[in-house]
Amino acid sequence: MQTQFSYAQEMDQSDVLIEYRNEFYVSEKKIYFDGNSLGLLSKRAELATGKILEMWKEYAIDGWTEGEHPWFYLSEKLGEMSSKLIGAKPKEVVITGSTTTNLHQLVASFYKPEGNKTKILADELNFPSDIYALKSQLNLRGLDPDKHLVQVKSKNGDTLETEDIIACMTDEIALIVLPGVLYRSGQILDMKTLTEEARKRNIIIGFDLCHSIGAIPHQLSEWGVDFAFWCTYKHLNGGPGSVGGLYVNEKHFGHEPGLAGWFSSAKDKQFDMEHTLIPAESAGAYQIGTPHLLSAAPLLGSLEMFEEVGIDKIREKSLRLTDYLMKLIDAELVEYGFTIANPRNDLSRGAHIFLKHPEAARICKALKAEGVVPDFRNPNGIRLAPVALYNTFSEVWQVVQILKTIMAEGRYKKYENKRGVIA
Ligand SMILES: Cc1ncc(COP(=O)(O)O)c(C=O)c1O
Ligand SMILES: Nc1ccccc1C(=O)C[C@H](N)C(=O)O
Repeated sequence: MQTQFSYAQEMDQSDVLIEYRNEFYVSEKKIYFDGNSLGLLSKRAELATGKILEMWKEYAIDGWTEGEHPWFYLSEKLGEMSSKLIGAKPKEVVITGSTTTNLHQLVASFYKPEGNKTKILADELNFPSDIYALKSQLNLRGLDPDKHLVQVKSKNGDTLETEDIIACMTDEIALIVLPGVLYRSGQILDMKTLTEEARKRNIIIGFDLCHSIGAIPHQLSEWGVDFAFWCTYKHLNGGPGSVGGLYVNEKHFGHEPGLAGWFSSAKDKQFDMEHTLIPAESAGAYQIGTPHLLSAAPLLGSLEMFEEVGIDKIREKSLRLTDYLMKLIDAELVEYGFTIANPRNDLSRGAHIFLKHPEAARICKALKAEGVVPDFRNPNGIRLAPVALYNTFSEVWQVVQILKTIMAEGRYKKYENKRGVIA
């Protein structure tokens, strides 16, 4: 194992994405390893936001149909720009809503309990918001979540086994909602196999791609995934609260969404103002009301970079970054009681490393004080996300050295081992 700094520097010199670091507002005083929670601002995103504001200034109401990026079509355009990231057809994707509201929309649309087939299958490791949404959807239908929500159990508390998920796909399951990449351990679920198995059993399946879009490649159309939803403020760098996204397989086009609104309309019919909805023949039908243009604007700039680079190059560098990070942790930090709790192999490792340690909360505080931005996940997890578009191998090396010093000198001990408000 090469533990010298010069090795990291060599890797940076041969990094084909190094130029993209300059596209972002990277603070030279900090090492930002939290792009899987909130991605950094890019100059192109800033510029694109300015352009949308300029359009408002110049065109006012006519901005809906005039100018460089007519607002009436922007959600669809951004959907098209995102489609390659998930292996979908342009019409199968739209930028709208948020992760949680899109999940509500998709469950309202695709959950059709009938006879014995009434249950929703999820897992016990998913982000809480998804579980809250699923429970509330069951409550709205007068079904008891304790009976109708099945959550696949994890054997080790960090990852899920494909066979365990398949074993839960019984005749009683009507709908499956799972993450593409788990938010804590960063495990990639085998979306292809799970979709095949769900389809054999005639179960609708959808994935939460919050931690996978912009981080790993997907082939949703080819796999036959029914629907997916995600946020755009993590790996896609759309900014705090940027508009989310959803995918619906084209075989489901032409139906009314569960939660309809006038933006669900076919574009040419929308302004007929009829009281009978004619839904768009695209994922656009799952929109509800007027798009949040100012929160979608940064994506025009940031998605352009993803189109330019392509997800394969991003994934390739990301795997090298996380591999290097794990090797340095193995070499330098064994004696300090860390456990690497993410999957190690390339097929099931997402874009962040998940370290477990009983003192994780205060180790994160010490890291922040030393200029490293990780995130803490209750009760004992440290997530470290070196992002392919703007982080370097030198930063990975530095983070491990800083962590080593914090542990060797016990610097974390001056903090309380308790999470902050936003951990
Ligand atoms: C996997 C996952 N699902 C859902 C959410 C909630 O997303 P939002 O608050 O944008 O609805 C997040 C993060 O916030 C997440 O990581
Ligand atoms: N939306 C947020 C608002 C505030 C603080 C964090 C978030 C996150 O997105 C957390 C992220 N979903 C996670 O995987 O932990």
